[in-house]
Amino acid sequence: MPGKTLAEKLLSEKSGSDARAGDYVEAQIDVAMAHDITGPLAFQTFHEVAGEDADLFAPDRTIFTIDHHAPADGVQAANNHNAVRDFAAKHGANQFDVGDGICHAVLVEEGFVKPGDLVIGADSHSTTYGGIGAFGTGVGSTDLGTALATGELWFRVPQTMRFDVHGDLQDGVYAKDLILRFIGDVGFDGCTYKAAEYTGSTIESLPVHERLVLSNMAIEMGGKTGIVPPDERTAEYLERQTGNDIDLSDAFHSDDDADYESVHTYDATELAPQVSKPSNPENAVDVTDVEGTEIDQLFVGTCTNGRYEDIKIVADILAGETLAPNVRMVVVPASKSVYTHMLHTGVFETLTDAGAIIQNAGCGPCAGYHQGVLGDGDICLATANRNFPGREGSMDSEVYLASPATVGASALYGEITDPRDIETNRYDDTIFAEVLP
Ligand SMILES: CC(C)[C@H](C(=O)O)[C@@H](O)C(=O)O
Ligand code: SF4
Repeated sequence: MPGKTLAEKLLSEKSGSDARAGDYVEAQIDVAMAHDITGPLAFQTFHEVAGEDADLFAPDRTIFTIDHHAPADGVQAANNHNAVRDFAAKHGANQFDVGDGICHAVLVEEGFVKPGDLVIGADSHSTTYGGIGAFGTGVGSTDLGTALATGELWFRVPQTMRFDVHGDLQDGVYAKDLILRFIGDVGFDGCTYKAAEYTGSTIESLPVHERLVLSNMAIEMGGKTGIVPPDERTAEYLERQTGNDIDLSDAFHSDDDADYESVHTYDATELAPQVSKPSNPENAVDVTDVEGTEIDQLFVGTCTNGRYEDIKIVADILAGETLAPNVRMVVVPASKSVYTHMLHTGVFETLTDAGAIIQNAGCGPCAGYHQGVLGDGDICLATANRNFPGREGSMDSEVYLASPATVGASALYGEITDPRDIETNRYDDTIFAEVLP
């Protein structure tokens, strides 16, 4: 028998069986999450399956957030918020409210997830937790509602696609560019129901907030999960962010002779900044192919690129400058701690001085609900993860996806701009060492 992949080992441990790709297993869940959109339906299922007064499988490892329509943009959203608050209070679960931030940012920052965990979230970007060596995956509200009662869920053990990257990224090229290229190469369904595993010297040298970007967007190529093997960097990052001790002996790593479905090898030194054209993340091209495309709105935020380090890159580019006259910029920090840190470090002032609008932490206009929805004919360049038709508003609007550096550079000129070309190159890689409060 060949060795096992990280995903096979993790699901073997959680199911108490010798799990191999293709097997069906019943696995113990470590952490469960739902938010203001998916929570209320999950509560209904929980009540049907287990009864109104049943206990959660683990209240301390259950987290509910209010982040999608936050603050409430209508009565229905406000009622959903109250449903989340009531259910969490009644069952003793962790609950984060309006302004606390996006579920995926909160779960990592607050230390709910650790390497080796099996995490389900009623949100498709629950793959994010792979960035710290967990198996994170999105589930529907009904699956989540059932698992809240039982603490278990069935899984088909995924095959693993390995993305093996070597060499140094050029200045101005980031993890976002890597993942857009991977998605462009395998297609929006190229990794469907498979685990993506990101390996190689380039990945090993990526700071953890960048690894989270790779895992976050695994779902945009269909991935069941997307995992970076955890290492000392993972432990240091989590210990710094959360104050928790991290025991890497609880984590999993693929065997050298693991049976990968495929291995995709990349030379990082050759990668240009990438932009995904409307209206699919798989439409990734070199920034040079779309340079000069005029834009109306810039959106900096989301669970992909709304961390402090991302927003700081944009602020460093815009420091002392103003937005091009034809654009508006919406900045939405991923969490309250990012927001506070922006205030303390002057990033908030730099961005508002440049002409940006800064909103409360949350999902913002990412899924087109509120706080910066696009109108007919609007073209947006976003640090987000999705650009499907109508994603950020009108079916007649268009969204291009890129890294924070590309969005920052483009803000100066009002058109898509190669971040490697900005004359006043203000990149400051030391920000990767900064510690959040
Ligand atoms: C609303 C929610 C179910 C959805 C998701 O699961 O992805 C949202 O977060 C999104 O990004 O479109
Ligand atoms: S930021 Fe966007 S992609 Fe992420 S959870 Fe919110 S709506 Fe979904």
